[in-house]
Amino acid sequence: MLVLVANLGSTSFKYRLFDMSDERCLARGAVDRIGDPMSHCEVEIGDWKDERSMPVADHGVAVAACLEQLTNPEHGVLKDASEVAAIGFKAVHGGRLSGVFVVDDNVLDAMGEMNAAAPAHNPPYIAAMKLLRERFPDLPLIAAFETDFHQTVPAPRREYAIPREWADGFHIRRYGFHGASHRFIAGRAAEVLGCNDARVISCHLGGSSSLTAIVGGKSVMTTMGMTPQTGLPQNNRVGDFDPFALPLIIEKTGLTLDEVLRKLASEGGLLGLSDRSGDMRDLEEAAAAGDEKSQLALDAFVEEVRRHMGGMIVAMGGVDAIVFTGGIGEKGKDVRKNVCANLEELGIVVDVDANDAIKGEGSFHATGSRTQLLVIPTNEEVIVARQCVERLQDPRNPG
Ligand SMILES: Nc1ncnc2c1ncn2[C@@H]1O[C@H](COP(=O)(O)OP(=O)(O)O)[C@@H](O)[C@H]1O
Ligand SMILES: CC(=O)OP(=O)(O)O
Ligand SMILES: [Mg+2]
Repeated sequence: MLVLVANLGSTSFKYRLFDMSDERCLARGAVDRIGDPMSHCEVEIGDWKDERSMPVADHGVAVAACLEQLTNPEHGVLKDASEVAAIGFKAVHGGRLSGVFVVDDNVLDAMGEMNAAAPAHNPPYIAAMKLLRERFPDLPLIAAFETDFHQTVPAPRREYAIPREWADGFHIRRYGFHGASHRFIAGRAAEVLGCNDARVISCHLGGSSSLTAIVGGKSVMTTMGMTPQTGLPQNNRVGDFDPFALPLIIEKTGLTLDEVLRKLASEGGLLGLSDRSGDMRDLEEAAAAGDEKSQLALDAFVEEVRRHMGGMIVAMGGVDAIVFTGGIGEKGKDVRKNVCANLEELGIVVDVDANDAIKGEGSFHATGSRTQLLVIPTNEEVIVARQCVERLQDPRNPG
C-alpha cells in the first residue's frame, strides 16, 4: 500500500511517499523558507536527487510541485497520483476533532472553525485539502491531528484557570501540538534507551517549537496551549503572552483586536524580539556580527526552553533523556549546548565536542551524566502514514 504524507509546516513543506508493506520511503521532498523571496528545495526519488533555490510563494505551489515530481515521466515513481491508497496530512488544529479522520465537509468545517486559532497552519491545510479533493475525488485524504498525542496530559496540566463555564462550554484548554513528532521521539527514544518507561523531554524546536514531557511513551505535559501561538517564542508567532496587555496596545496603536492578533501571529516570536528574522540561522549570523537584538532573541529562546524544561523535570521527578529534534533541534548545536549548560547539579552534563560533531542521530552527554542528551531527526511523516493505514483498515469506520 502506497501512502503519500504532506507536512505543511509554518516555514516549510515536506512530503514523503511510503510503501507501507515495509515502511520504505520511495520519495521525499522538502521546501525550506517557504514564502521568502528564495526557498531551498530538495527532492530525492530513488537514486535521483535534485537541490535548488527558487521562489516558492506558498504551500499550494509546493503541493503542486510535489505531485509533478512524483508523476514526472523521467524520474517519477507514480504513473498517476491515484496509485496511492491515501494522502495523509499532519493536520494541526481540529478543535472539536482530535484523532485521525477521512477528510470530508465536517472535517474541513472543524478546521475552518479553528482558522483564527491556527492562522499559520489551518488555512494552508484547508486550501491543500480542497485542491487535492478536487483533483483526485476518489482518493481518500486523511487528516491526523497534532493534538491527539496529548490527550493523556492530566487535567491539572491541561486546564486554564478561567471561568468554568468557558472551559466546559467552549473547550478552552491546553491542546498541545507537534503530536506526530513527539510520538515519533517517544518511540525512537525508547528504542535508543532500551526501556519503555523512561522519563523523556522531547524538544521539538523549529519554525514552530514545543517541548513535551513523556513518561512510558505518553505525553504528560506540553508547552503549547489552546493554539500553536503559545509556549515558546515561535518563528514569528508570539509564544506565551499576557492578554491584559491587549487593551493597552489597542489604545496606543489604534489597531483593532483582529489586527493586533494578526501582528502577534506574524510579527512576534523570534522575529519580534530581533526585529530582523524568525530564522535561527539568520539570528546566529547577525548575533555573531554584533547585532544585540538578535542576541537577545537567541537568549530569550534558550531561557524559555530552560524554564519549561525545569518545570518538566520537576513534574516527572527527574529526567532520563532530553531529546532534540526539528530544524533547530537537529542542526542548532549552539542552542542545544546553551539549553543544557550549567545543569551539572541536576546530573545533566554536556560533551561539547560530541555535540558539535553530531550529524543525524547521535548523543552528546558526557561520561557520568545521569541524563542522556540525544539528537533524533524526527519523522512525523511515518507516524502519519501509520495512522493512515490504521484508519483505512479500521473495519468500524470505513471512511
Ligand atoms: N543549520 C541550522 N542551524 C540552526 N537552525 C536551523 C538550521 N537550519 C534550519 N534551522 C531552523 O529550523 C527552522 C525550520 O524548522 P523545521 O522543523 O524544519 O520547520 P517547520 O517548523 O516549518 O516544520 C528554520 O526556520 C530555522 O530557524
Ligand atoms: C504546530 C505545528 O505543527 O507546527 P509546524 O508544522 O510549523 O512545525
Ligand atoms: Mg514542523
